[in-house]
Amino acid sequence: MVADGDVRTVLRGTHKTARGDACAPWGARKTCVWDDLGRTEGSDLTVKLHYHLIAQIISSLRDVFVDRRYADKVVEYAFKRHPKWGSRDRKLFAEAVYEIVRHWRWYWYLAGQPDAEHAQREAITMERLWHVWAAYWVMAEHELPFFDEVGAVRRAYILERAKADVSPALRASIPDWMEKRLGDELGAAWPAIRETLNKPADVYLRVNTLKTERRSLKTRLAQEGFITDGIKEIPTALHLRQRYNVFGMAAFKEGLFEVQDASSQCVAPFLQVEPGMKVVDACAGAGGKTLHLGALMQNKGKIIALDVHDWKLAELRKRTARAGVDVAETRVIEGTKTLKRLAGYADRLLLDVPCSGLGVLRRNPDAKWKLSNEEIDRLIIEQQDILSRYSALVKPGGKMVYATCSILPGENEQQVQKFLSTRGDEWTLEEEMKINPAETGHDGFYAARLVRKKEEPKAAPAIVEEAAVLPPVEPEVSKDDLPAQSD
Ligand SMILES: C[S@@+](CC[C@H](N)C(=O)[O-])C[C@H]1O[C@@H](n2cnc3c(N)ncnc32)[C@H](O)[C@@H]1O
Repeated sequence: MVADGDVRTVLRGTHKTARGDACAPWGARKTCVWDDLGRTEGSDLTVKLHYHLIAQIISSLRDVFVDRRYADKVVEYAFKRHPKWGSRDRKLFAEAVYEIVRHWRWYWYLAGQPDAEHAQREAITMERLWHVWAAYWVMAEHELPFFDEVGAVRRAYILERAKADVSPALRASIPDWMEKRLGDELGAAWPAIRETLNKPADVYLRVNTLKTERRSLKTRLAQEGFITDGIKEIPTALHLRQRYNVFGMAAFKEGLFEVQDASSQCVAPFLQVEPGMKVVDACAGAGGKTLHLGALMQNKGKIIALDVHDWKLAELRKRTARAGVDVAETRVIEGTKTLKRLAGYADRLLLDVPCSGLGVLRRNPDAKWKLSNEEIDRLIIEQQDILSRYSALVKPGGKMVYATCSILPGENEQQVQKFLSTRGDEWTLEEEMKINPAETGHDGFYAARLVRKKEEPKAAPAIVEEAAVLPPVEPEVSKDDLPAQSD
């Protein structure tokens, strides 16, 4: 008996080979036909395992591990290259690439290859990539197909290796340096977080409250066949029960929702914006949080979205147009002038700083193989620099949120404490939010809200004759430098 949803497959209508494997009955070496157990022949659940599909998986893995490309871009590229793939082929392809990237070190080991070589580009040959895929396929409880490239692979060998007693880092496919750093910084909390971060992420939608509300969107999506569930604690979030191509949905094109993890949806509300405020989103990127801020401000006030990359801000502009956010203006940061012009401008400042992304490894598993201790150290210096320099944008009495999608205390609370150790006379920590993926099932996030002290009321100057002849004090920022919207 096989439970519904069981991923095991058996071959049907095929020739058996001497190994007990099977190939296509028509003798074509390149295609094997598989059917889920318990499904009737010819049902729409039949999966065709085409040679070219697996060859594309191998080639895409090469792109990720040898050419160092991002896994999501590689998957996107393959989909564009094969427009005729049906949804089943796309699913099989994407699942294989992401699962192998996620568990790379483990499958590499199961394939009988030296652990020490898993991260060495020159050691990652096409032959070895086929064997890694074979290990993944066997562990997913599939029979190996009769392709020459995996002809030498023995199922029993892989299953036997899977029983070996290996280090937790190898078993969980975490690089040793990362295991040590996270273990040292998170202590007893790390093993549970490690386990959670190795699972595929669910898809969450953020309801665009400028255009609809949660109940209406849920009903609309259900009518179109997409079932969602509300998240009690997060009023804007809908959890998608199954993976769909959400970007193709009419409701998405109408700007009724954005795709945004439940944790990420907690950041903009944490900034406590109100309609009419002047807000700066200083590391706005493609604007996930800018859009949310615009909705919370009910499209009243002003948001200045900054980033060092104009191409990201171009994407933000497209998204604001779709979402109907009218209050956001983009500015690319070029030198120190952009910031100086905004000194003391903001009621609220969001610093969603560049970070290691260790809280979102479920979404970007390739970060495990691209990050390094040195890169994290460099990011920590950059984050402190942003926190210290950009805080000048907040007006006295205003607030800023420092946020990361990292779980490392060194990028989070320690950064805030370091900032306060030199700026504590001017800033106070109002609240911290730490989202632990193991406790919530959502991405790991950190946010701290700090308040800039109000200016002390100046003592009335003693009226003396000379005061009338003192020259006027030059303002640090001239009126021309002030942003247009401050008028
Ligand atoms: C975590 S991402 C922001 C994600 C974005 N807020 C969102 O919700 O979609 C960090 C962003 O900071 C930008 N960045 C990097 N260095 C920066 C700097 N010195 N000043 C401002 N932005 C910077 C990066 O280009 C990137 O888009």
